Amino acid sequence: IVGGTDASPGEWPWQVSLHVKLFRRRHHCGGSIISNQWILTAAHCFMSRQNPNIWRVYAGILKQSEIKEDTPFFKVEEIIIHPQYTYAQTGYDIALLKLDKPMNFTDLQLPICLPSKEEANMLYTDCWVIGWGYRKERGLVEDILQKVTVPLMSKEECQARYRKRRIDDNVICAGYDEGGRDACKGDSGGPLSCKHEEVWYLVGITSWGEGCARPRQPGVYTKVVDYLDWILEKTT
Ligand SMILES: COC(=O)Nc1ccc(-c2nc(CNC(=O)CCc3cc(Cl)ccc3N3C=NNN3)[nH]c2Cl)cc1
Repeated sequence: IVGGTDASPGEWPWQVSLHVKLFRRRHHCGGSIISNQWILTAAHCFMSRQNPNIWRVYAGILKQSEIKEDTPFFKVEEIIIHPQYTYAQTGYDIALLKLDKPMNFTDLQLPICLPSKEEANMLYTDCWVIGWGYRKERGLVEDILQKVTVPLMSKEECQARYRKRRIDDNVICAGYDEGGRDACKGDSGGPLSCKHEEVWYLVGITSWGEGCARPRQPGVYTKVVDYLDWILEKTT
């Protein structure tokens, strides 16, 4: 996260850290708890790593340094990648992880609400992107979870910023024309969370952008409300 601040314990209880258990155990992507057995994240996190057995889901943590050999984690029983996904810039950057057993909810690990179809065109005004990603393009994964508020923008404005690309209907863009605040490497898969009438909704999944926090290069997020049918089909 560029231009953000430290999150507090329990502020974003739906945020998880996806680790790959390979040569080096490291944070790979973010994700969001949407029920006691399902995590919603980005499809691009799993390219060349679709074996569920190498993944570890850490929930209820604020700092990466809390993760040690004996820190409990959830195993992944199944990875479901959207069938139309090819790569982030062409959309469908969404995936579901089924945990091997249901988690107990605590103050530090709770689900976030999926948006409702009736509110598909809602203009949310209190949206935050969070993650342990870099603070700048050439950076390092952060220890303490970071948060930054970003304004949503219209599809037309986003297309105007990304003239060389076709901005897919099923994405939502967010960012500042002056740059300075954005997601960055290591934040992908995590939530774009928006608060509306005291309830938090999972409006987007951090997907891609041209660099981090550059002027007129907003972040591009998978628009979760457009995948509600797919999510319900796979998780019920
Ligand atoms: C010790 O452990 C580690 O070092 N782990 C670790 C884990 C993951 C990665 C990593 N993850 C990615 C996937 N992309 C993203 O995360 C954000 C994409 C993105 C989204 C928005 Cl909305 C806006 C901008 C950008 N954007 C563009 N340019 N940069 N960011 N790339 C790399 Cl590299 C690097 C290191």
